[in-house]
Amino acid sequence: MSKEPDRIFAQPLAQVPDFAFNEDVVRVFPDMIKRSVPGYPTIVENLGVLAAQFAQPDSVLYDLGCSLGAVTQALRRHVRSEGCQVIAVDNSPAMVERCREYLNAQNSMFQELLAVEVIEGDILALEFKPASVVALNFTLQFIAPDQRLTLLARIRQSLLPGGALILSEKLRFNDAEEHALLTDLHVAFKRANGYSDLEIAQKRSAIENVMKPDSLEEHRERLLAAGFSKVVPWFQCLNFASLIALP
Ligand SMILES: Nc1ncnc2c1ncn2[C@@H]1O[C@H](C[S@+](CC[C@H]([NH3+])C(=O)[O-])CC(=O)[O-])[C@@H](O)[C@H]1O
Ligand SMILES: O=C(O)C(=O)Cc1ccccc1
Repeated sequence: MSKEPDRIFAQPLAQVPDFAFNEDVVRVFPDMIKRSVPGYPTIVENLGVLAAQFAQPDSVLYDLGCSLGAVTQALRRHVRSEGCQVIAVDNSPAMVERCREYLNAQNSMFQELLAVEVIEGDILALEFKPASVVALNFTLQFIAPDQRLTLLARIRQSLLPGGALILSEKLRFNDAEEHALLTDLHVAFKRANGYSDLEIAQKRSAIENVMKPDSLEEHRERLLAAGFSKVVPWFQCLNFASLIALP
């Protein structure tokens, strides 16, 4: 993994452009996500452990919005069911190119890894195969809000009995005091990880038009509307959470 530190927003910018998953972001992404998302390493590692409980033989495991394939790597390390295949999808060409390199490196380091296919494409246009595990690890928040229910309903339709969707997201809170407290604590987390106030402010304005978090209540209601029968939060660190949704 690239060890390059994230300095993307370190210098004052006359105008902060909308955040994009381009080559510059790809180069620093492992550092950026670890220093920006509280609990990220714990979520990724345990997502593999959880997935192993839901994986069904001869089925597909999807990693939607795979970025550099951190979740795919965890799935390949933990899932032991026969005949499973991971399909990792991302619409950023720069992410997909680097993701393929990292997965090739994983192939040469471990034996008996699950087969993997990396697709460069839009998850909204994907023809889903019967799946036992679908991971949306911090991806749904980048999908246009009016497309989210349709996507979740299509995922629900593709899920096999005994399978699960694992959905991780940044959260918004309906209670203003709770929202302000957890937002402040997230800023403190970023500061403790070496980001300056300027970096924090410029990143905030870069993501505000492209990343639209929902509340836990909105997630639960939409998942039920999409046909899921049960929604179980399994992790929360500050304003970042991960849910298990059962078909
Ligand atoms: N419509 C779309 N179709 C496909 N990919 C998309 C789409 N929209 C956004 N993406 C992709 O979703 C990813 C979101 S990052 C996921 C982290 C990863 N899951 C991880 O566990 O490391 C989250 C973050 O950076 O906060 C990016 O790679 C986008 O290109
Ligand atoms: O940095 C933030 O404030 C976030 O909310 C998380 C994030 C992480 C990586 C890319 C975009 C957003």
